[in-house]
Amino acid sequence: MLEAHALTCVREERTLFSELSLSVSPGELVQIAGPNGAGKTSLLRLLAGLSRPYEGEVCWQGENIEHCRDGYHQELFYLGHQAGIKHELTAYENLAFFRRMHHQGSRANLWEVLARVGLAGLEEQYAGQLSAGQKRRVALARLWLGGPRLWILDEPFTAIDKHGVKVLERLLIDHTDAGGMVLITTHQDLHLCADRARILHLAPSREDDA
Ligand SMILES: Nc1ncnc2c1ncn2[C@@H]1O[C@H](COP(=O)(O)OP(=O)(O)OP(=O)(O)O)[C@@H](O)[C@H]1O
Repeated sequence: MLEAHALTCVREERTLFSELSLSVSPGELVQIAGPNGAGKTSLLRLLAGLSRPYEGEVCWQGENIEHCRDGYHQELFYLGHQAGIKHELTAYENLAFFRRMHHQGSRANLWEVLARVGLAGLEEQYAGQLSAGQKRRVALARLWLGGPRLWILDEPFTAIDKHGVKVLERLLIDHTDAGGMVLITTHQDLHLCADRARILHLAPSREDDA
């Protein structure tokens, strides 16, 4: 279970949010919603342990993530705005690299995974020659490698076409059905069952001092 207790986030002397608490239990998906600049990415980065809160703490299985960073990061898949793929490698080589670095227990067939994300026929294309949506699909293919229980996904649907969105929504459902946890930001409406998805609305920040 992931829990955030009374988080305050300050950027350039501006309080983006304060006293924010949330929890994500196995089988749950929480969508962070709010207008541009409300602090969604900042919140996800705090929850992923990529930056530190001004106040408050983030706990994984009851322990502050500062004290269990390695174990926490083994259980976490974080997808940020940058696709994080290497342009000089092919789509297949990128996925093989991800597996070697982060998903060593995965026995997934990489050709099948690439086909699932709609990259059949493009496996040996250099990533630098792929379109924005195809590059995003290479990054998202990691979700099919298995392993981490907690997925923190920042705008995963960016540049993805309608069919790709449906495929990814199906995967989110399967992951939560299997007891996984998802935190996601997206400006799209998600077509998931209401009983598995919750929405947390972040209000626009105020121009006050911390
Ligand atoms: N490292 C930083 N230093 C200074 N200000 C920052 C930093 N990161 C974010 N901000 C500011 O914090 C505010 C919130 O940014 P954030 O990226 O969290 O918003 P968001 O809700 O994810 O927006 P969007 O929907 O546009 O992606 C913005 O005003 C941004 O300029």
